[in-house]
Amino acid sequence: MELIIDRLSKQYGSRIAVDRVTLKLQKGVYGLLGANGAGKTTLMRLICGILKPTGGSVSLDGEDVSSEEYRSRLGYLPQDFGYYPDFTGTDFLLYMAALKGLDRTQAKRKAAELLKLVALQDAGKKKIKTYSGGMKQRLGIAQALLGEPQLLILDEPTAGLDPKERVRFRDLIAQLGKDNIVLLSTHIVSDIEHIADSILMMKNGQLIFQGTWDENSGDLEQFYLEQFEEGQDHG
Ligand SMILES: Nc1ncnc2c1ncn2[C@@H]1O[C@H](COP(=O)(O)OP(=O)(O)OP(=O)(O)O)[C@@H](O)[C@H]1O
Repeated sequence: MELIIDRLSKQYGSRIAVDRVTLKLQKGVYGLLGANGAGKTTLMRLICGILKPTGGSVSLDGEDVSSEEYRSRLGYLPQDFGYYPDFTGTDFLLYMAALKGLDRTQAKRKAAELLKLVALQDAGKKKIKTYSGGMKQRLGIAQALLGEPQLLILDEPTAGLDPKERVRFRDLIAQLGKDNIVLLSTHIVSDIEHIADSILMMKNGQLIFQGTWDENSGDLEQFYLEQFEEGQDHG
């Protein structure tokens, strides 16, 4: 399985949000780091086919991002997830499953399974408006997993998770990364340095580092800070 991103660009007026990003991703967990405004969300939206690029292309095993096949293999957790406060967690997952085209019986089984996976089985019948931030985030992760996506795009998935939830999340991502491509963004180094097999770093729309990071590579936080020392990104 291979996701190929080729000279992908997105321009808003005179601002280049994503600037000729070229990447090849195989199975594994990729941590996308960058300051606010670096272009992480724009890049992820391009990979999800929500935004049309100004230039370049995205394909998964030769299927273009605009194809039905590509969409059916994709799971996405957006940064600002629009929840339905009066829905219960279960209803929400059933609704999202219907949008993804799962049949009702399949959806019911899958919803229960996913609620358990993100430790929300006891909250499935409660309305989302009663959920904590971390619970909402876990529900967001569950909906991204509907339909068993092989390409999982998670925009700041650890936002709002408490330390215990982070550990659980880390285990879940490690598990998913064994058979799938998982790309997750954050601006916090500690969120990903122990989860990601590979680090991607963005600055001003460009990819400024890609590769593995281990104990021998030095301090990732230090390296990250150095990259942003000569002037911040404009938000
Ligand atoms: N719809 C838009 N119209 C104009 N400019 C935009 C639009 N969306 C993003 N931008 C600009 O593109 C750049 C990249 O934004 P993007 O949201 O991708 O960054 P980010 O790394 O995800 O930051 P954050 O962590 O704050 O979400 C920013 O300068 C932003 O102002």
